[in-house]
Amino acid sequence: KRHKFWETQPVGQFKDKEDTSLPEGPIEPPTPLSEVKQEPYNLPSPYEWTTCDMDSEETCNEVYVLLKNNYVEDDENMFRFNYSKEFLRWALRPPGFYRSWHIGVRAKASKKLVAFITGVPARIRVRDEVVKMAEINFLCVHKKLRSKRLAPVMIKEVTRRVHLENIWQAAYTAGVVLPTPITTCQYWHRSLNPKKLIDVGFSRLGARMTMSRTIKLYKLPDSPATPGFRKMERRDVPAVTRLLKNYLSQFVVAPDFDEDDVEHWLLPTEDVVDSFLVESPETHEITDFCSFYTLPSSILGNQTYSTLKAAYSYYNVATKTPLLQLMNDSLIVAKQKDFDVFNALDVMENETFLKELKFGPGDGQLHYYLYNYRVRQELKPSELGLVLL
Ligand SMILES: COc1cccc(CC(=N)NC(=O)c2cccnc2OC2CCNCC2)c1
Repeated sequence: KRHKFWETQPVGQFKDKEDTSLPEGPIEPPTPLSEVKQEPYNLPSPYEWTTCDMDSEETCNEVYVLLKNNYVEDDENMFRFNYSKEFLRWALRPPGFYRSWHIGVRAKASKKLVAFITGVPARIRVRDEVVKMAEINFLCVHKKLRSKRLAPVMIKEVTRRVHLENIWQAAYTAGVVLPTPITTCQYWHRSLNPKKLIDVGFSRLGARMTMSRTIKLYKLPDSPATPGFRKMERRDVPAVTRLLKNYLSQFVVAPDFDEDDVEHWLLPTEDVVDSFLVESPETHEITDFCSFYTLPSSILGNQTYSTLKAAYSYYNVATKTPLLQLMNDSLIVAKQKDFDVFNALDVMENETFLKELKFGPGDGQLHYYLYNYRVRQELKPSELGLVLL
């Protein structure tokens, strides 16, 4: 009964978990393109497939509204991700993207968008193999259509469309345990606006703590400490690419970014992604880099506030500046930009700064998965160099 769908898919199965004799790499070979199913999978009769053109203001708005009302909530159903339209356009149109991988489901009668799933192409290195993959994200079924088994057919359809582009692997995350995580991450939160976080129930006042003591505890300087700390600009793309490629090479799983990827994913885009670097005042060498993306959450059922402004740690590289100091500067600029909270996973070297910078553990986990690619044994989060949106 459990995982009826996932037991039919080329993913690491729980029963194979201990079998270290199984080789690392693709689980199934590619299918000849002529043998890939040419027509879409069948949906239940009231529904039809649609391709969502995110360049269309109208369609982008339909996707935004569907996600705003029906996408992922925290375990206590107090918050729901509220990805902005400009964020969605950024997330779904990286170099080489396929419009056909932005898949919607409409009710035939009303033409209402009731479900969504996406893929974007990425080159992901697993140890020393660079693999073309699809990063799957934004799987969302309208609350009123849950348990109609729409998700399995949507996953099969995006898989079919990825196969049509001769790509046979994928990467995705979920808050639930499916067969079989390549790693399981803890998430952590650093309060920037503790009064609001306590008022909305995101945080609780610590024992023997007053509000004024709590505000003082999380207070940050008004400006970054590191000399040469500045916003990334287009002219920095080659140097940041070199810095990032070298840094990510230490992890077992990481994106294989080129300059076009860095230009898309890491150049600052207002209210979407912020990135900063340290340019040595003496040598003008770029020695460090930090970035975070903007993902607000709707606050469900609070009279005073409707939105939680959250920054999510993205890619950070410290080669001269201590990582602790670099990340504290990241917190400082996030506070300057009026974020309420700064979130991070315990991936890469993040656990070296989380406690010291006053992050508190979140109440959930994020599991990472690869499709049709077996990893010899489960990774430690510190071996993972991949952050999905
Ligand atoms: C605070 O508002 C929330 C609204 C919905 C869910 C959650 C909890 C949660 N599930 N958080 C995460 O998944 C998370 C926590 C820290 C860093 N990245 C994260 O998820 C990212 C990456 C995966 N796709 C969603 C965004 C919180």
